[in-house]
Amino acid sequence: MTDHLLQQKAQIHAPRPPLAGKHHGTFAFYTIRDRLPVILTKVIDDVYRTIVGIPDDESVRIAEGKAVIERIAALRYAMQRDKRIPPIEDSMPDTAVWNDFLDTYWKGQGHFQVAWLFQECYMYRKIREAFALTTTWTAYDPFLREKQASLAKGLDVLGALSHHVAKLHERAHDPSTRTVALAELLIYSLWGNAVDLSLLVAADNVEVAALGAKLVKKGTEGVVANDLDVVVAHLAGLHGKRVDLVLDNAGFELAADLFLADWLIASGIASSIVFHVKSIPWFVSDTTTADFHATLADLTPIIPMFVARWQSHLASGAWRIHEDPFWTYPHAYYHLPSFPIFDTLKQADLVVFKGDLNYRKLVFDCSWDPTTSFAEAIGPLGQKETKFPPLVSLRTCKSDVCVGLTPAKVEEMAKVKDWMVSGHYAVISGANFPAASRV
Ligand SMILES: O=P(O)(O)OC[C@H]1O[C@](O)(CO)[C@@H](O)[C@@H]1O
Repeated sequence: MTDHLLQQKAQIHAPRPPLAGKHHGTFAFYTIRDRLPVILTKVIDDVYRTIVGIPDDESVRIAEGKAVIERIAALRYAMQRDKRIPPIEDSMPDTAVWNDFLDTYWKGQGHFQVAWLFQECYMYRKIREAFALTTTWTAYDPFLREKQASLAKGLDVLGALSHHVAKLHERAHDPSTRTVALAELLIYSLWGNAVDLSLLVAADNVEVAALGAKLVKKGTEGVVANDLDVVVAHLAGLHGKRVDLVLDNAGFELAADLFLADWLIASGIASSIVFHVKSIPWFVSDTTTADFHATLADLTPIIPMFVARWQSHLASGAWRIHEDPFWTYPHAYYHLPSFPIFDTLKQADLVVFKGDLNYRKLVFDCSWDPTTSFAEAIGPLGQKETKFPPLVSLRTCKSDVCVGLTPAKVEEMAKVKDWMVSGHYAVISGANFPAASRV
């Protein structure tokens, strides 16, 4: 048994009751009952569409495609009926880790009984299993069509945004606009997670700094816990450092992240950016290495100058794409210090976690009192002795867990229906920043 499997044996449990489908009426319940089956149905439809295009003489591929459909349909059936969750049956490099986790924490329990975080990750891993058990579909991505379609819808907005970002580049070394540019680019990266930057795109031609300030003001309106100033103050004081981005969605969100990463290099704040991607298709639109390159290719006709520079960052090594199996394990980030990825992340001067799923894993996806501080909710990663670098979560709220709110904000948000899951609200939550960055 490998070291981290042994370490896993020292069980780590959520510090509060985990969100789970067994709690009727919650977003977890509704997701497992209604939303996840729809995702499985779409996978079936996608595979079916592909099978229809396969020539008759490729009988093995056709037969294996049909077997994939049967396995996904069986998963949907088991999930909707709250059947006991069985082990993963393939022999991928992570199979033992998955089955050990299942055995340790959730053995013999049904989809609605286990923690929602585990259940939802398991569903995506089980989709992978259906392809891994074939000989001809092992590299197939059933979400590729959807990812391509989603970026296509956002190209106009990204094109418009790029004009403004180009102006920020002209002044990348100007100390008087540094902080506002940083704030703006962080805001784009944040709202890219909601796949909607259109509200922020400037139609007018105001002076660049004034426009930036206006966009930041607008972009922070729905931010219910806001450490933007601390993050900006920290970043603005860095030179030639390393920033790691734990990516979320490919396409539109990734493009917004790349605007940020590019400017960090242009300004001299960072000399190195590491992008952490998934090694298998995950939560529909999460970025894999192939998606990263496909996004650049799709953006080339719209923003050719940007993409050329991004390619040169990749060629020079200033930007690196890093795959690690941990990101598609079932573990919350309380477990992160037991895995090799911990040592990689510790070399960063700032780690940016993008999106809702990363947030859920950071705070262990459990029933926190919303006034709990983010540093407390992230457990070991927020504790001094762990020596984890400063980190920030840029997340639009799409699941019903949220911390770091003031009592007044809790009261205000209580009047807003579904604010936790609508994607219209967000958090910029940081931890581990040196006292000098506190503003
Ligand atoms: O792409 P993101 O921001 O991680 O969102 C994924 C989230 O979306 C959901 O499916 C809810 O809409 C959650 O289950 C999951 O945490």
